Amino acid sequence: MEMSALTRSVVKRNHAIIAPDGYINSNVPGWTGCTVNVIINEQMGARLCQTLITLTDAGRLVGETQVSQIFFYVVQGRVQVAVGGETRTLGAGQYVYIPVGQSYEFTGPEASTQLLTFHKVYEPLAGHATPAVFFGERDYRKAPIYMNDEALRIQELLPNELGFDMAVNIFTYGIGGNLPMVETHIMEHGLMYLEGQAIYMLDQCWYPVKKGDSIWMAPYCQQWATAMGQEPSVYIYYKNVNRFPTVM
Ligand SMILES: NC(=O)N[C@H](N)C(=O)O
Repeated sequence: MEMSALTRSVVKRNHAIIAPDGYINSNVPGWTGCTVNVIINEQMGARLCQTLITLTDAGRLVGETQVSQIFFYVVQGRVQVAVGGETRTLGAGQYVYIPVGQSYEFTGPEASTQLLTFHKVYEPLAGHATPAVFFGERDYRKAPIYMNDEALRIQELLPNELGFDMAVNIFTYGIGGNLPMVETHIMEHGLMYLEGQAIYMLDQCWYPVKKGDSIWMAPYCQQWATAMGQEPSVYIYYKNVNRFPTVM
């Protein structure tokens, strides 16, 4: 292992950059034969949890969702999942959304399979059914242009329906693409870069980021990004959606 006293990771009150160089394993009951890096969690002030699971070929994830729904995305490798009466093999770019109160089992992974997860406490909405298990895959053809800018494309991975209180999207910035404005909004984000490099501005701080890095943005954390280099920059991100803004 290369030794270093340097890191690109930062953890602030309303945002964080988590680079892989600082990962330390967490043991999660029921998830065996794997390392689990808890990248974003309520311990840092977030209302989502984001983890990266790296499986050995003996890896097995057995559990039942309780109050939190979980979205599993295969970053690399292949694994079998049994959930909701179905068994499927998921490869890179494929995913499954598991609603609350659902048992699941992931088995038979290729060595070094990586799964990214997003977890959120589900908020039911009167008159709308709790979502069912949902499978899908990354597909650039299903990524419409964002805000009339040909360089930006977003694929929504979950149905755009009020029953869902979280969205997971893949945002592709073509070479030279950048967010058209500084965004300032109530929605929170957790994200991981799947490809390329970028410069991200978070609350007036500027960060170089690249494939493998994760970012947490609290509500109202100001955000802007531009792709860098000679390849597109792509991230998968979580966003809370579709619920009434609360006042205590
Ligand atoms: N930082 C971001 O990628 N924000 C997105 N445009 C979003 O809020 O969906």
